[in-house]
Amino acid sequence: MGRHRDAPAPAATVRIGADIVRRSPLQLAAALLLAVVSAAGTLAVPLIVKDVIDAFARDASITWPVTLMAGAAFGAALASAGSGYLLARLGEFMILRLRGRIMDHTLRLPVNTVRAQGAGNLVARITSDAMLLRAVIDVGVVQLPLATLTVVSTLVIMAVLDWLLVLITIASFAVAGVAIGVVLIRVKRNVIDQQAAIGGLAQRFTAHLAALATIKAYRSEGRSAAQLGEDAQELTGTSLTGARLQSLISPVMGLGQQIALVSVIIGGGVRIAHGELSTPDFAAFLLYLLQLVSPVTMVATGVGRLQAGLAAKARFNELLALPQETDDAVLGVTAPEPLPGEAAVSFDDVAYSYAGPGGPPTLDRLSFTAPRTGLTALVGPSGAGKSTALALIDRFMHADAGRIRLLGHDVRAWPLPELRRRITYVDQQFTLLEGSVRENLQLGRGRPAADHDLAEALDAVGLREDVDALPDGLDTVLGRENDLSGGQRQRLALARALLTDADVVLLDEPTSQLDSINEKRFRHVVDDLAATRAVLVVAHRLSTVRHADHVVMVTAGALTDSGTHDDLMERCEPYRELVTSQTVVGT
Ligand SMILES: Nc1ncnc2c1ncn2[C@@H]1O[C@H](COP(=O)(O)OP(=O)(O)OP(=O)(O)O)[C@@H](O)[C@H]1O
Repeated sequence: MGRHRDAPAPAATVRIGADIVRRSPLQLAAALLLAVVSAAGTLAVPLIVKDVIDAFARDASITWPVTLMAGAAFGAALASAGSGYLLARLGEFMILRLRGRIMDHTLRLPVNTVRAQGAGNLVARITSDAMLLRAVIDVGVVQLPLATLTVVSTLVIMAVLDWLLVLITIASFAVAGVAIGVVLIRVKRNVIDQQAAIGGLAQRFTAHLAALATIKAYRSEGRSAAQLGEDAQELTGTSLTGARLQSLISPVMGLGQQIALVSVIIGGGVRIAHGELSTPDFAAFLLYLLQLVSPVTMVATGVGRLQAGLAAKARFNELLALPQETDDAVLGVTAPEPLPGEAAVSFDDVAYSYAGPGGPPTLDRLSFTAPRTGLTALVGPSGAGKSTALALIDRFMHADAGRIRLLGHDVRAWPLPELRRRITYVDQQFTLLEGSVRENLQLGRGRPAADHDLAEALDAVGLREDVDALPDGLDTVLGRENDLSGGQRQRLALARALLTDADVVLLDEPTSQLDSINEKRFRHVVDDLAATRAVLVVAHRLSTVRHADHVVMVTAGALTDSGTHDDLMERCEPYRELVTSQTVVGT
């Protein structure tokens, strides 16, 4: 079997180095070159200082060495600025690509996976984790290798000046190095904890904001704030551990430098007294020693930041490793043609558990069919699995057992985009996207619809006047300042369904969003839709059920009975009970 049609590219991982080398080799080369020039300029200065002191001693002119020294220092600063900017640019573009990739990947994950991860947690990946990863470019690609190179070259020059003093220097820094090594190992673990805590806090804050009206209605602002405060405190605890670890690096390095400085001054004094070292060489050596601290500290802190970036990278890789929605259709198989004479939707012994195969069943060998045209109402007690059945048709999840067919073919045999083109799904919340009314109406359409088609659809659901009254009409952006009522949202979602050419409309009816006028309109629109295609509605209203051509009653995930409303009233006791107990509401 070939690779699945909509399956993700295999081994999707973040590859920072390869990404930059492949995409921006020239910029990377320029950044590296400028960094090397800057390091060389910085390294040259003490040697030139030596020449200046020599010139003084010989009473020669210092104009040339001073000019050279100024040129080297200035050139080094300029090259360093250029290299820094180019690196920042490379980093920003790498993050741009990564953010795009993560967002695209996340949108292609199964709905349940995204729900389990949590919206806030996922948002933290493209904000906070991305910032950490950005440091890998600054530090890992150029600064760290260059700082290491600078340290090594400085030590070589220092060794040429005096090999014994270099050994003293290395020994002094080695003591500090061991201590820092221990700290750095703990830094990575801490960063992983911190990022998880940031994701958790973002997730819970997002969830509280989504439930804001309910929180206010139950006067729970204080309680929510206290809960969030606890999460924030946990994050602070982890961050403080990180701060403690990070704050050790510079002082330990400073300590190493102090030890080196004192040892070198004593050792150098002895060597000068014995005539084994000249004063200009000693001056240059001391300057190199002072210069050494900066790249050595950069190596230490750089490794720390690199560890943090690598921790973020690991979190990105975890997310990228989550499998996208897959398709069982074999590559090369074109979208099947609907089979004439077959039902629009059929369930054969379908089983599904949210806990995975073998878990407590939500659907338990459910079988029913919905004809190619007409209204099929799915009814049953709350929690019976009706919405789950709709979600399985659109393949938001996969059945654990049994077979679901759309237009005669197993839903898994349809390439996912084609399957979803054939279906219009209107969820219980009538979810609208943050975007204009026009964008919301045209969701899923290949070609933009003409204004008069949009107006016609809005007319059909009785929403035209409401939309005309919005500040920018069809172009009013919904979601923040402008929003619609529950009933208006429902009608907009229905108008959206009218504008598609789907063969099957799945409608999860809420219990009470419509007044009686709009309910009639709703029925009218559903009738219109059902005249040419299959409409499956999870029905809570008796009026919808009565109106249906076909009623399927589901109890505890299994079929109780199916037929017309009158048939079921006559022969199906649980159905009669459902209707008379007003579990199915309305007139
Ligand atoms: N995302 C989910 N994760 C775990 N369990 C879920 C999830 N969604 C629904 N369930 C469970 O599956 C069962 C069936 O839910 P479903 O929403 O399909 O019922 P329903 O018949 O549509 O109910 P209602 O008429 O109240 O809308 C319920 O027991 C519910 O708790």
